Amino acid sequence: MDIKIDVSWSGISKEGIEVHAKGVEGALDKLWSGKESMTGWVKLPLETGPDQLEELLNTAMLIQNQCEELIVIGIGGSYLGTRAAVNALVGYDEVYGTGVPASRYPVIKFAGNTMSAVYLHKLQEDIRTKEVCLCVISKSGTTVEPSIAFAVLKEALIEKYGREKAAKRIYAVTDAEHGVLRQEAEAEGYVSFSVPENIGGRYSVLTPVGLLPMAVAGIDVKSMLAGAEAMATSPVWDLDGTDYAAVRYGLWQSGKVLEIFEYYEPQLEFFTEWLKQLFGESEGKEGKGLYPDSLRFSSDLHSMGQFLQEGNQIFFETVLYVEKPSRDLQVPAAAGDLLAGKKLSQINQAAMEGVAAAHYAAGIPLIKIGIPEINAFYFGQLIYFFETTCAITSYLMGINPFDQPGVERYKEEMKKKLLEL
Ligand SMILES: O=P(O)(O)OC[C@H]1O[C@](O)(CO)[C@@H](O)[C@@H]1O
Repeated sequence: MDIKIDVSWSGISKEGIEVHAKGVEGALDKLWSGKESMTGWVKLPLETGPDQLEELLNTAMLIQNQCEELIVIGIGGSYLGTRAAVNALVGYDEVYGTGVPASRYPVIKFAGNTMSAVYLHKLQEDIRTKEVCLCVISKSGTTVEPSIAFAVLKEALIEKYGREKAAKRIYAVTDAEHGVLRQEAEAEGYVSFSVPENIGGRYSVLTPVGLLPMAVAGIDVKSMLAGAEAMATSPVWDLDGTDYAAVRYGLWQSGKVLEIFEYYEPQLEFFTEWLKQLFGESEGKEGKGLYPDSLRFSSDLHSMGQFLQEGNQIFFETVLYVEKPSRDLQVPAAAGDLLAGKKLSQINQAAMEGVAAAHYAAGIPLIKIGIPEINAFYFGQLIYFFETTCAITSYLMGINPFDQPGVERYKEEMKKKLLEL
């Protein structure tokens, strides 16, 4: 079974979708041609061999035996995929993919995505009081936020263990040849992995960038890659899969400027953060693109529900719903006649259908993406599905989905300010 895509409430007709069929086909051909730069992610799930995986899994096991906490240092594409997977998959099953009890896996914490001294102080304290390893991830090796966090936490690690032993607790994922992090990894003898040159940060989650820390957390990365491979080769691309890309493009052409990803399971919270970077950095260029945002239901229904129903309709909604949640619960009698005895999954489903019906009646375009279950396999499918969709829509918009020239602007200004300090 694959994830399901339902565009029947999108307001774009079959004919409206058909108009873009040639463009979509051309985009898919371009992606699979192997000739476009930065498209290494397209065949990645099919090309990741058992040897590569074995090395990664062995390292993950080494880290599991070394520490009770792994601090993953990175920002943007170098951390959001792992955070999304950890948030979605860790802690919801008795045992993970390997059948090993959950308590055996190190806790994963994240650093290098803010410049909060308060937070770094807490992590320094963790290093002083617990067995900790660091996994520093930066393709360029020069990004300011992770560079600061790495310097601070490495110092704490060296203070505790001494330089030589600290180096055995530091793992690096960076460019194969370039950058200061690669140089340092070689000089200090960190165990390290490479980010393939032809894969950019936001498309790198299924490389060691995501797979190494996920494997440490006990996530079944083989199953995740299998899910991505199943999606890469799925007939869904001949059926409804590409419809979503065409519909997004059609809605953008009709004047919509905002796509809101909505979810009813908090496990998907960081997945939508990952989606925001994927779509925002890929499409937001040349005055074009759909601004990606996310809402968590039910919470946000009670804060943003009014705007959605009756406010300025500059947006459309993409609902991510889970058919079979990891756990369920029967509502006790004390909740009253309307709710008592019903399962939370049923009530959540009723909320999802009720909200969709009310919004559809108000003329809001709505797309539904059904996820059979939240597990590593479907997580892999989702990653691959959205990466491909994003690339197709970007091509339809006439945008290169694989660069991010605009991000450099603020970095230059910030550098000027830093020189003044
Ligand atoms: O892995 P790096 O080079 O530290 O970059 C992290 C992130 O920063 C960006 O370059 C934007 O600043 C993203 O594209 C990337 O995912």
